Amino acid sequence: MIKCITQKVFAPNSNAIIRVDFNVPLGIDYKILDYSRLESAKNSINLLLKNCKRVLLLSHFGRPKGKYTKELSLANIVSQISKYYGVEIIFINSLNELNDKEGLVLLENTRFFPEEEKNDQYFARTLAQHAELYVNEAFSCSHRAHASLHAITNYLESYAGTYCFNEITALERISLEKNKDIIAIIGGSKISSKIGVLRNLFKKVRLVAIGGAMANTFLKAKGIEIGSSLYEPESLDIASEILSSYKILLPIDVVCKNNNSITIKDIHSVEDGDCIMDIGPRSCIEICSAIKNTQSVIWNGPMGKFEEPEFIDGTRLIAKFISSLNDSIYSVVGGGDTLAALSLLNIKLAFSHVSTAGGAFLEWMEKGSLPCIDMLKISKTTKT
Ligand SMILES: Nc1ncnc2c1ncn2[C@@H]1O[C@H](COP(=O)(O)OP(=O)(O)OP(=O)(O)O)[C@@H](O)[C@H]1O
Ligand SMILES: O=C(O)[C@H](O)COP(=O)(O)O
Repeated sequence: MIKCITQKVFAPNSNAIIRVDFNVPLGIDYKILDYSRLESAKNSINLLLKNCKRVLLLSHFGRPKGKYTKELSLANIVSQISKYYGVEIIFINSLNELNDKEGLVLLENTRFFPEEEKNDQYFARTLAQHAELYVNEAFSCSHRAHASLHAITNYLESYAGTYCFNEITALERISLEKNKDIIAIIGGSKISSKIGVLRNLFKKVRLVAIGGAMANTFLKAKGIEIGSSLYEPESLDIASEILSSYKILLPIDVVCKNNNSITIKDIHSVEDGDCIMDIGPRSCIEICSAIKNTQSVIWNGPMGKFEEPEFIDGTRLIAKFISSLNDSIYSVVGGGDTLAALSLLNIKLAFSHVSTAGGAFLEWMEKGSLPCIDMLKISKTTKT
């Protein structure tokens, strides 16, 4: 059984390690655009700070492939994180700088260390030597068997953070094995990283509605003109295969940008030079009609290029509609950019559960668990 950190009886002067996900969307001058992931780790960090001498924060940022990359350094955002939590954070580049530091300490991007993504046991043990307990508050990365999430649990008493624990409970409730009356709405742009999971998802839900740049690949695979819209050529074959096997809802109208003009077009009227930037109003109505008749909805990925205000309407309409049904359907919404889009909308919305995870959320939907969550089940706390 997974234990939540709230169940821990702390020994005096303990040192803790907490794996968080500070892989947050950034704007100009490294400005953090969405604080949801920071907010989700707040309770666990405060609990640890109250009970431990030192709390070492571990996080990755971006995909530096084991090499120092200035733009992906956590040093760029540490002062914003510190301000948000209202606590001083000591930033260290390597564990050699840890010495006997106390309070809240943040180690540089774990993915600058090549051992991290190799799930290297020696690296994990070295990290573990600096604490007596470990907390996973990074559900959104728990599909990655990396040293700071996976191997480390072999060496420390391990717990789920409070938010991570709530994520697990909420997603277990929507377990696809038991309840098939689910509609999945999938958008965003990370086609290649999501399409494998999607392939399995199709078998487990009643209907999948696709928007965002993700839809463009499917439209293209169907032979529909998408002009110069973003799509993924290497995913065309798998898109065709899915289209021949499963029923999916694709946009019937879209918002196109062509030079400086923005036009809503029927999907069959998109021309050379048009760039599909959002789903259109008729597509939104079609998705909403489908949602109205279901028990559960899962949503990952914005419906359009929401960062440009002209293309946030599809995401807004879907969000407002799901939120309006909050008393009658079970809704789980997840994804880094999805949450960033929702916070840009600046309206009060209600969902059954908001997950800070994107890829991890989809992988959970596919497999019913995640490798690093499974490690919490067999960690030292439950062995003894
Ligand atoms: N039609 C489109 N054209 C170009 N970009 C698009 C379009 N629709 C969506 N996007 C972009 O997709 C990005 C979000 O995709 P992504 O797959 O990262 O979603 P996500 O919800 O963050 O999931 P994850 O948490 O897995 O990252 C946004 O930057 C958005 O601008
Ligand atoms: O943003 C995410 O989904 C998580 O931080 C995981 O990042 P990754 O896809 O680079 O592993």
